[in-house]
Amino acid sequence: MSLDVLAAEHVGFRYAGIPVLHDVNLRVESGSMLALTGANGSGKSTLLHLLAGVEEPTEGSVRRRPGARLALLPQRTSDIDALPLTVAECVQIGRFTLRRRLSRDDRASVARIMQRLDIAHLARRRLRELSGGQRQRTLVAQALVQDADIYVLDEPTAALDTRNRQHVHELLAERVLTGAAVVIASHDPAEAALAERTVRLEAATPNAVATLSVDTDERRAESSTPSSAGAGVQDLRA
Ligand SMILES: Nc1ncnc2c1ncn2[C@@H]1O[C@H](COP(=O)(O)OP(=O)(O)OP(=O)(O)O)[C@@H](O)[C@H]1O
Repeated sequence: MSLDVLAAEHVGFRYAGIPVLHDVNLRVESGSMLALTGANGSGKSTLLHLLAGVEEPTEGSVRRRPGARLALLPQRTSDIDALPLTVAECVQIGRFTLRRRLSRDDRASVARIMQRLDIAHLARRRLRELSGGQRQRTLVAQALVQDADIYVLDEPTAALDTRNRQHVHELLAERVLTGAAVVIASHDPAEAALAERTVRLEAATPNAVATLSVDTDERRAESSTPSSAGAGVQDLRA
C-alpha cells in the first residue's frame, strides 16, 4: 500500500499567463522529508503554495491524502505584522479550531514549542517589535505546533543563527519520526541534506520555465543531469 500523503502530477503553473513551473512530478511519503532547492525565482514558493492548496495548478494536479491535515509556513508573512498580536497569541493560532476553545493539551503544546524555540520570554511582545530571527521562530512555532500530517515550510530557518537553526532541525526530525511528512524550501545545502529526498528546480536556459531534476533516496545528486525545460522530467516513482 502506498504511503504517499502528497503528490504533484504533471503540475504546471502560470502567473497571468507567464509560465513558472512545467510538468513537475513528485511525491511525499508519511514519515519523510523532502527538500526543494533552486535559485531565486526558480519557483520553490510557487510549488509549495500549490502543494498546500493556496493556489491551483494551471496544468496537472496535486493530490493530498483525504483527511490529511496540512500546516503551512509561507515565505511572505509581512501582513501578519499589521495585526496587534503577541508572540503567544500568534503561536496559539496554530492550535485554534472553530469548534472548541484551547484545551489544556493545546496550551501545554504551545508552551513547549515556545520553550524549544526560545521565544517563551517574548510571550507578551508584539510581533512588530521582534527581530527578524525572533519573528521567524514565532511563525515556525505557529506552524509546528499544529497537529498536522504534512508540514510545508518555506525557508523556515533563513533568518536564524546556528543554534536556533539546530532547534528547528531537531523539531523537524521529531515530526518525521512521529510519521508526519515535511516539505521545506531551502537555499542551505546542509539543511537540504537532512531530507531523504531533494528536488532541485531549475530552468535549463535563462528564458525557460522551471523544471525538475531529482535526487532520490540514494542521493544521486551529483550524478544527475538537470532536465531541460519542457523535456522529460524524472519522476520519483521511476
Ligand atoms: N504573485 C506573483 N505574480 C507574478 N509572478 C510571480 C508572483 N509570485 C512569484 N512570481 C514569479 O514566479 C517566479 C517564481 O517565484 P517563486 O517565489 O516561486 O520563486 P522561489 O524559487 O521561491 O524564489 P526565492 O528563492 O527567491 O524565494 C519568479 O519569476 C517570480 O517573479
